[in-house]
Amino acid sequence: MLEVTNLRKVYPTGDEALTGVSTAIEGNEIVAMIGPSGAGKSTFIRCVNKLTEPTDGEVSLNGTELTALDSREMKAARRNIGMVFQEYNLVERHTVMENVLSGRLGYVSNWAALRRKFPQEDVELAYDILETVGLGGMENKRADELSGGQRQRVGIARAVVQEPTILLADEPTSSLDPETSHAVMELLTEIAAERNIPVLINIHEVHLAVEYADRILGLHDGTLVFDGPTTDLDENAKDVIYRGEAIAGESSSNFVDESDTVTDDAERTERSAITGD
Ligand SMILES: Nc1ncnc2c1ncn2[C@@H]1O[C@H](COP(=O)(O)OP(=O)(O)OP(=O)(O)O)[C@@H](O)[C@H]1O
Repeated sequence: MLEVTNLRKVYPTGDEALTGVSTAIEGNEIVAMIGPSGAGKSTFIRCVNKLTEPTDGEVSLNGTELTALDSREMKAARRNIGMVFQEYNLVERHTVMENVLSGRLGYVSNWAALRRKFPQEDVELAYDILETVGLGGMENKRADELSGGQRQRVGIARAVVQEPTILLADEPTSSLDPETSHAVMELLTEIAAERNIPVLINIHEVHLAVEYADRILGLHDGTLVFDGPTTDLDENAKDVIYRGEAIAGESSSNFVDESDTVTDDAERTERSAITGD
């Protein structure tokens, strides 16, 4: 289970990208994080796996507090977090197999990693996963010979070969055409069910979120304003997420009360006084 408590991020520029977000993700649910451009969706995912250092708050994965780990411990913990990126992040001149096996780098010794030597069972696992993502037989193709959809499948295979306990996908369909976007969302859904892991997907196409997600997290200006089942994402909820205001008089139990999640300034000042930060 991923547990996020009062996650806050202020960039050195002074931009407060997350104001204190709390949520939990577990089981094999597909959770879509939606919100307008600049709402903090990417920052949230990057703070969860500490590609970006959070300013405040806690992130725990299966009981391990990631926010308390040093960089060496975090490197080991990252094996549990599969990442799928918008721009795939493949090594273009490497083969499909080399790209997928790079997902196992965290499991082999530095010596083996340097020489890209992987145990036979890792290679077999990679073959199996390539079949699952529909790329069986393409292991020797170079990444730069693939279509966008195929590249994203390699990106997903690389994340899955890690045998993660959660998948995080940051705008995985943004660079893809509509048909391929559906195929990628279907694939992520199948992986969650087959491997029994949750998947958190940042996505700006609301119709894809509605079609594939079990649950929606709605961010507005760095604040989590909606957390509920996809079936509850009505026009009013969309207004709150995208415009920051509800239709007059309307409310919902899924609207998140800011006072529950945001550490207020007084409390923060008090804590700083105690910790000396
Ligand atoms: N490296 C950075 N340095 C300073 N400010 C940043 C940085 N990255 C993001 N921001 C700011 O933080 C806020 C949230 O950005 P973020 O990229 O997380 O939003 P987003 O919801 O993912 O947007 P989009 O849908 O456009 O990708 C924005 O105001 C953005 O300008």
